[in-house]
Amino acid sequence: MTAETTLIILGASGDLTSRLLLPALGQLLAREPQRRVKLHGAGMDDWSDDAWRDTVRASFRTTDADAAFACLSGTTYTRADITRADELQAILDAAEGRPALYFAVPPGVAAAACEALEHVTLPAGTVLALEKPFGSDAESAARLNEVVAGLVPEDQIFRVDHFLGRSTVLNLLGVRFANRIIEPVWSADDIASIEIRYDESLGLEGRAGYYDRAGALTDMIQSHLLQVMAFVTMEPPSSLDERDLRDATGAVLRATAIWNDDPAASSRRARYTAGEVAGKHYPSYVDEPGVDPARDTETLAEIVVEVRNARWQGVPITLRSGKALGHLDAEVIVRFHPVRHLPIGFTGDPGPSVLRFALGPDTMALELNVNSGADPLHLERATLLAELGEGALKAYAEVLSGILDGDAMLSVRGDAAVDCWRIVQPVLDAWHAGKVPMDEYPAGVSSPAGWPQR
Ligand SMILES: NC(=O)C1=CN([C@@H]2O[C@H](COP(=O)(O)OP(=O)(O)OC[C@H]3O[C@@H](n4cnc5c(N)ncnc54)[C@H](OP(=O)(O)O)[C@@H]3O)[C@@H](O)[C@H]2O)C=CC1
Ligand SMILES: O=C1O[C@H](COP(=O)(O)O)[C@@H](O)[C@H](O)[C@H]1O
Repeated sequence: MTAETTLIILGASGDLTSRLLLPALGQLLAREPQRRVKLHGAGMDDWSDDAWRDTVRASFRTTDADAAFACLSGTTYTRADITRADELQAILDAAEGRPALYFAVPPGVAAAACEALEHVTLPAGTVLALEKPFGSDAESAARLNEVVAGLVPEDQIFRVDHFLGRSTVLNLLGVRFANRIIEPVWSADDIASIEIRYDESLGLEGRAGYYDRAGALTDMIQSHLLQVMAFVTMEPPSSLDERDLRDATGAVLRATAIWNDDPAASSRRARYTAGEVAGKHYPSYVDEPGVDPARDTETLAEIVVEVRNARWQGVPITLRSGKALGHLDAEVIVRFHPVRHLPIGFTGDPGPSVLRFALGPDTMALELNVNSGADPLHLERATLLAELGEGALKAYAEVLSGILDGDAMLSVRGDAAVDCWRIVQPVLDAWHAGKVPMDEYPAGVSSPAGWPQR
């Protein structure tokens, strides 16, 4: 059976491939066995086809891994240095159907490989899937955009952000645009503030080689959280197709800047010291293997931005993410203004309404004030909770499904990738200039001392 697509994973022996991509492919094939996909792995390791097949089969952690594996139209492996044009050409020449090149390699290697592709003949319909971080600042991202734009059209370029494949993130669109009661209150007139938080209990987990150069701001806020923010704040698109949705995302990111243009006052950073998270001991970040203390890398970052348009002007939007915190605390929190006038006679004041979207386990909660208790005029908080469950496909399976279908709707467009760097650059500069202190927190607490607690 001829494959419709050959998925070529470059960086086949890496962490992303074994931990996320291959299990996601297994899940996708178990669910959609009619897909005709050939899988090819390429990397620096000297593996045989059989060794690669064993890795693939072991990584297909679906309920029926063998059945999912049987769906593949073939699985092969080549040892290759993907920064070399001749080695890339050989891989592409052997592909069946449409090749989809997935760069599961460090960002510098991906950029070098794209430059090598300028000297390769690409089969029609070739798809390029690039992981984050896309570039290391606005200039390098723009340069990488130019390189890839010279290779294939924009709708064949997938700048992967797996948060866009998360069901709760997609649910933001459903709740906003499919409910007549929401959109009329979705602006600065009714919303006082927005917070997007992704506090993780995981620490460095052996990823110093990448993370120590990135830090929390680049690892999470520059990419994932700004994309989530765009879904929360975009204007309603006329359709969910790739162009309309990404136009809306691009427009809102273009309107976004650091609050008051004051990066020193609108950002905080901190780094974990030794402590315990759920019974597991973590050394101080600076004592983790592979960390260079001279780099001054933060493991917790917070910035405040604003969207400068008629809908959102004046609403502070806080983006925060960190590692080795007490527990996973991942939410989009929309806080409404208080009512204009509370009729005299009510007692109790639970505060304004709040809408929360938890990013795992996925729930949505609307906190309202009600007076249904023993004292009929006493206001109390009531929460309407919806358990959303997981989407049918986990985030990376959703990403792969878009790549295999050639639907770029859930990937980051080039202009948005550059804008995300433009938004955070003033903060990076202020931190680099020492204008914002590096706070500390023992691993396991929920926030550094002196930061808002909850
Ligand atoms: N791991 C994760 O959880 C996530 C990773 N990402 C992104 O995915 C990308 C890959 O990350 P990750 O898997 O963690 O990194 P790893 O370092 O674990 O894997 C990178 C792979 O690329 C291979 N490689 C390096 N240079 C070349 C080359 N010239 N030719 C061929 N292969 C090469 C490496 O081979 P060798 O080891 O032999 O050098 C290794 O197999 C990064 O951009 C990262 O930011 C994104 C989200 C999550
Ligand atoms: O891309 C990344 O995301 C993960 C968090 O996402 P999750 O879906 O695995 O919860 C983060 O831990 C990692 O540092 C970052 O590179």
